[in-house]
Amino acid sequence: MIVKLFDFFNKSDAPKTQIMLMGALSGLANGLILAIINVAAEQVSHKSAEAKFFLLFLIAFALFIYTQRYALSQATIAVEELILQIRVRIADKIRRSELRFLEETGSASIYAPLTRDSNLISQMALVLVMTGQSVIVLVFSAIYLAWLSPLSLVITVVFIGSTIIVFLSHEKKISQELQSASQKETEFFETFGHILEGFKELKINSRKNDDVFWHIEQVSKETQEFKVSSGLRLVTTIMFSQVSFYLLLAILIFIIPLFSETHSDVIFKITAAILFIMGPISQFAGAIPMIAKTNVAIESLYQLEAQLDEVSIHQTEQVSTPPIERFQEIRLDDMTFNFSDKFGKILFSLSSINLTLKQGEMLFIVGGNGSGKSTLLKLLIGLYYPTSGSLYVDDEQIDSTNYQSYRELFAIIFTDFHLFDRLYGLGEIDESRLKSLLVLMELDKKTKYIDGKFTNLELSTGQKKRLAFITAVLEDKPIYIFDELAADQDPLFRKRFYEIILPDLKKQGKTIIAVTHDDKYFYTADRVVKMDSGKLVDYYSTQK
Ligand SMILES: Nc1ncnc2c1ncn2[C@@H]1O[C@H](COP(=O)(O)OP(=O)(O)OP(=O)(O)O)[C@@H](O)[C@H]1O
Repeated sequence: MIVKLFDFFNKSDAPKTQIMLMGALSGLANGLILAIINVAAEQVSHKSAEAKFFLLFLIAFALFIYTQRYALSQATIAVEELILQIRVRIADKIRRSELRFLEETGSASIYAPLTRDSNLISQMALVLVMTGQSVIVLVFSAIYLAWLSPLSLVITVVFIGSTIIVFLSHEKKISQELQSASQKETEFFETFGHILEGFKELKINSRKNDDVFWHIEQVSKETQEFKVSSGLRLVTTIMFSQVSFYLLLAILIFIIPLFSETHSDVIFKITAAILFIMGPISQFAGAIPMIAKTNVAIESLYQLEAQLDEVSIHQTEQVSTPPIERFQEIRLDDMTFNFSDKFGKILFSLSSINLTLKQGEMLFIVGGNGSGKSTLLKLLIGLYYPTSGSLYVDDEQIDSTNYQSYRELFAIIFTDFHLFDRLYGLGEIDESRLKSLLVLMELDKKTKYIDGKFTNLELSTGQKKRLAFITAVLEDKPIYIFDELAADQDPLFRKRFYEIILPDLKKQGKTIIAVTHDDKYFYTADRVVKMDSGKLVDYYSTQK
């Protein structure tokens, strides 16, 4: 398990050899202090302590402090650098991954490794250096013991070896339980999200509130059970190591002298040596829970990264082709798309989608709830890949080599859109245009754009949608898609939206697709199509 920590650390660009060397040197200095004290103590007992031992002690001590400080601080910097790299790498892989992957994984499973687990790993610098140091002290002490009394060394090795065996025999179970605890904790985060995101609903319904709370309590208890169980196993291994250590001392001091005459001569030195290594050993034993938890944390970060890599293997998209800026026609040719569960069972299908979108036209999409309108939009703009069928821009087929270039054609406001606090990706902002758009959308009294940021995003749902609309307009894309944008707007604005704003965009040469239920304004569209249980049909033919 410690191997995994070193393996993780090994990926750092830090001066690893120096850190290891300094760590080893600090262990060595620690050992030297042992030797000096032992020899000096002997001299004191013969009333002949020399100043040179004090000087040697000071030198070893100074070496210890310097090397220890170097190793610890550099290891801390290296570990934080590794965490930074992995966080940035994962964020980068997430932004390049697929929407389906994120929908299936869920945000809690992404947040947990990035926050909880990377915070745990942060503490590993200390563990690494201390472990390395303990090993050196142990090796040094072993050599010293062998020189003092080979028999004592053999007994010490047997005891330390048996402690390691006991630990290893528990290790697999401890790791499994810590992993289960970590998964349960992720479930806890998900459930806890219900309290925060569903606060309003829970506040007015105490039965619902109690029920959610009961669920959270259950998940917390299950998490606690795994944690307690792994914790108790760790306590057992720690206690075993402590007991075996004192047993070792007792054997060396009380039993061995009975069988070995020469042994009593060196018993004092052996005892001092054993007591000296007690520090590193108990430090190491104390670090075991940390090591075990850090290990699971590294594992879960790697797992998330592996999942993201798996997605990117299947997604052979090349993002280097320039954005498509113009088109005459976009054609969806016999496209299908399936939502499947984890067992591959199809939950919902869009089938035989044939749609030709002409440049400059205004297309309305209607259809009942769950009929597949939003799914169609995601398929159309390339957020979902078709299960079968083809997509063409004019005569060019869109495939993995130009999917990203294709997506750049669109500006879209989904029903569950995200409002960014800044106008990301727009570079230099035309402030007077932004101001006039804020006035047009009646938002100029609510928010301003100052120092590259909107001053206020605490807006009503309808106002947020209008702000999202402003952002979309500023993005100046050839195709605008609005998924039920007018749904939360007042009648006056709704009328303005269909009769003035959309026709204005059309006049500017923009192509518009709007998902809507406002049949009163269908006359403003060039064409109305309907989604019906995953199939696309002509709206007016269904009305006859
Ligand atoms: N991420 C998803 N995973 C699995 N099934 C999904 C997912 N998103 C949507 N669905 C299913 O696909 C079907 C179509 O959903 P979609 O959101 O496209 O409908 P819609 O026509 O936009 O509905 P509404 O008018 O209610 O917004 C629904 O039956 C829904 O349950």
